[in-house]
Amino acid sequence: MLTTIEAKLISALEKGKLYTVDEASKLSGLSKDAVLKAAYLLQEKGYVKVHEKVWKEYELTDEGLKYLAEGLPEERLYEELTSGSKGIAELEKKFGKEDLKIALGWLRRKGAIKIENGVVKLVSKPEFKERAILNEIYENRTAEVDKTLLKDLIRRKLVKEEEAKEILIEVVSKPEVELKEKITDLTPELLISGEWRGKEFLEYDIRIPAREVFTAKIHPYERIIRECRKIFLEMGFTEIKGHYVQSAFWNFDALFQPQDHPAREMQDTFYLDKYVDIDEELAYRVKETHENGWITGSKGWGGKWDINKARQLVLRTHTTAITIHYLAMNPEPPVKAFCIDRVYRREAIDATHLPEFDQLEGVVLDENVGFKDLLGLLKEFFLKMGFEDVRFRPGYFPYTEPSVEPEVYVEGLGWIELGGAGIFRKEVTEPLGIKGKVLAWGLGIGRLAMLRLGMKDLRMLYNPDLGWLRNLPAIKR
Ligand SMILES: N[C@@H](Cc1ccccc1)C(=O)O
Repeated sequence: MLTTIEAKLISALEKGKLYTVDEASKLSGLSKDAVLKAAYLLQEKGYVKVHEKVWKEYELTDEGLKYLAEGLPEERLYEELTSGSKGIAELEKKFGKEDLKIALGWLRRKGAIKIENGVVKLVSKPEFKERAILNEIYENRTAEVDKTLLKDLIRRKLVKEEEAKEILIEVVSKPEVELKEKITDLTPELLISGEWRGKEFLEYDIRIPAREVFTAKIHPYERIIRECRKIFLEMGFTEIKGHYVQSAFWNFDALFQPQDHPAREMQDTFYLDKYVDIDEELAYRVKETHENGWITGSKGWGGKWDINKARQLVLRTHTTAITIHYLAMNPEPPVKAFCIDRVYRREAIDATHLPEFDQLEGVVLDENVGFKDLLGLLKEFFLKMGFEDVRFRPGYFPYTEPSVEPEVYVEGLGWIELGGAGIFRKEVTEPLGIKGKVLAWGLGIGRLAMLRLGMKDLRMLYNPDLGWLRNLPAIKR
């Protein structure tokens, strides 16, 4: 028994002839998708053969188009030399370094020139067939051209090779029995007229090839950021925001980061050529704490604390600058706040480092919280993000004691470090008037995204690679 679309298709086509999907669609009145579906169904039943024709097509790249219009560099150089030998320096001015290099290379390969003492001289007239080939391809994507020259043009990235595919449908036998139809779509008309009664309905066949449909969706990185945000909101945290530009005071000094700390150096931090005023009372307390511990009971770092260093603006190197400022403005417990945002460091760009990245920062200020609460909280967060194995290694940050580096276990990769955490030292909380204990952490979201999306290179996040983006599942793996 045939479905409606099968019946329509097979009765519209002649036996033994090849039809494109387009032609079959026109003849049968079916959509192209329906034609494909019907053709494969009919093939299963032995009435149709679906042929897949594959061939190569060629297309000029932007550079190829440019050369087609202007001539290839070697051709232009040849023209230039017909009026006499020329010096490399002079030619470089006319052609540009890159083009001249290409042109000289090809003329030499063709045995057309000699270079002596920086002077280029013609010795023979070569054949230039490349432009004619470019032109042929420009006019006909399937033109038959010289294979060796074509290979060169492809290697020179002047021509792009693409695989083209066409589906051809052939009816190999027509069913002898009268075509009985199955209903594919149950329409209101069928229901009202009652025509559906006694008819058969087509079952879905999920093996039939169909065109893929890609719907718009939110970028996977943004989805991960939103997921983190949701988890902390659900755990009762408040989201806070702050400026990208911060004083060194909030980015470093308030966090008891000594002024000669390597992270503060120009190679690591983007400094602005701008200075702001610091609240005098706060500056005094922080200065005393750095120099001698103030009234905190600490010995401080010793040496001299320079307010001018604290006044300079920086692109924040971590979102801890935002949480610490927020706590200084909201020093009474309880406080639960988090910040997901961009931070900046002077990193050389590679697969795992970018000068801009995002952190997920959080603090809990309360009277009765401790180290175990911090570990539990982070564990809970990672668990919700889909990481079941979490461990903590001892770490060091100038502003926390104890300090840990949380790690998650990823199959095939091992233990991966995801940031830092700890309890703010009294040298941080007391000068700012923060009352109680502060659990604090800062996690790199880029790393998290790499693990979740199975990326090997962080730069993928900023690469508009449609194939990759389309094929990423929209749900958590
Ligand atoms: N600011 C640290 C992370 C951290 C935050 C809070 C406490 C301890 C560590 C970093 O950027 O690596």
